[in-house]
Amino acid sequence: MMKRNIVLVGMMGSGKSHIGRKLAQRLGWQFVDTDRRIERAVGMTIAEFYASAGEKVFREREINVLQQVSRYHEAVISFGGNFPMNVGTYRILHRHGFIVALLSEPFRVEERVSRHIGKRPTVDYENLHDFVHTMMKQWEEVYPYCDCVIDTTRGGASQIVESIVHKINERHVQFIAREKKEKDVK
Ligand SMILES: Nc1ncnc2c1ncn2[C@@H]1O[C@H](COP(=O)(O)OP(=O)(O)OP(=O)(O)O)[C@@H](O)[C@H]1O
Ligand SMILES: O=C(O)C1=C[C@@H](O)[C@@H](O)[C@H](O)C1
Ligand SMILES: [Mg+2]
Repeated sequence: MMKRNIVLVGMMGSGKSHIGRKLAQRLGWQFVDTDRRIERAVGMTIAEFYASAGEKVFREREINVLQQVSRYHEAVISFGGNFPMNVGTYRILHRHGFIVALLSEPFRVEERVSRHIGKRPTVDYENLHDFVHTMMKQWEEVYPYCDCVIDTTRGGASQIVESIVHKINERHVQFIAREKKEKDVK
């Protein structure tokens, strides 16, 4: 299987940003976090942008970033926790990306998401337990379309990174190299 990049999807708090950054370091690749890219583009946090622009515009921005980065070579791309994984977006991601879904048990998601109350605009922090269980159910429909699913409940980041590298090697996934440019655009 020949691909260009590795894409991390999954529920909020599953560790896409945290693990994605470390995976990129491990591989010597560029790291793209769609949330951070949107924040830089709009000059405000995801929560502020979501509150001021609304869900529709926010999702349009995410699709826009998807179209920008889905063709990147040797990149680890971490998507937002509510990224609309539908047939259309899946097709774009799957064309060039090895799609890794991260998941964690509810208690771990609740613990992580509670670390930064207010950061995630759609999280119901008052009913976090129910919110997380609903989110988990929604993501269950996506996993069959992913190339692999990694449980990030336990184990340090480096162990999780190595388990992703192992999956890639055992599937004999090869990645098209990026032409080294003078200055990489992040
Ligand atoms: N394996 C891990 N070990 C320790 N801390 C972790 C681990 N994974 C994630 N975290 C921590 O949990 C919090 C949430 O992780 P992270 O931001 O990576 O989640 P995410 O999946 O990117 O969430 P979102 O979808 O909202 O962007 C962060 O504070 C992060 O540092
Ligand atoms: O609350 C939400 O829906 C979101 C929270 C952010 O952390 C992002 O993960 C995501 O883009 C959307
Ligand atoms: Mg993230």
